[in-house]
Amino acid sequence: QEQDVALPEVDQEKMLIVYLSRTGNTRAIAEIIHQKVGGNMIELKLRKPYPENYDAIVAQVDRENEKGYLPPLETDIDNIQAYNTILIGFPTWDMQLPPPMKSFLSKYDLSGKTVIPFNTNGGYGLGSSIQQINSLCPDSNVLEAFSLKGGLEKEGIHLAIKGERRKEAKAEVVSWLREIGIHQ
Ligand SMILES: Cc1cc2nc3c(=O)[nH]c(=O)nc-3n(C[C@H](O)[C@H](O)[C@H](O)COP(=O)(O)O)c2cc1C
Repeated sequence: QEQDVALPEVDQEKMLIVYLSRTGNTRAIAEIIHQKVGGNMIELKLRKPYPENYDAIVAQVDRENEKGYLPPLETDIDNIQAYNTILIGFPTWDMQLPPPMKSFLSKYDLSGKTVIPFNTNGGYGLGSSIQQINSLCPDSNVLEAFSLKGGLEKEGIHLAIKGERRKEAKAEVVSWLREIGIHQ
């Protein structure tokens, strides 16, 4: 597998990519980033997975957001202190941060660390997710987010970042990584 070098001052050992993905678009971006910068990569999983059915998940996420409910994570990271840079990937859900990512940012103390958001969405952008990240990580250095149109499950479009679109995405990811200073 292709593995590019990150900048020498970027310590791969201390880099963690954490992502949530239902239909694979955010995973595709996570894989591209991983290929470019290395480090460890982990997918967020819930103790009780969301329903397969689209309308059912939309209703559940709405309820969880309304109540501020943080769904318990199956994913456990026992050595979060070992990392100084955490890349967090998530789809836009309900025009905000998905509940599992809120769970992650609430469960782990990322103060003093660099937090780098990346996102895919159905075409409506990041919504209030970045404001939410900033308030959940008040003492982190939150860098400029990467955001790209992915699928639109509502219209039956699941994995859209594949083939030619994945190649285009790769170029966009690389130029963003350069801008934020973690890739040559
Ligand atoms: C429960 C749910 C809610 C969503 N809400 C939004 C939304 O508010 N705005 C938007 O642009 N896309 C929304 N989407 C579409 C996803 O953000 C988009 O398909 C994304 O690329 C999915 O990423 P994934 O393939 O990594 O799961 C929603 C999808 C789901 C499943």
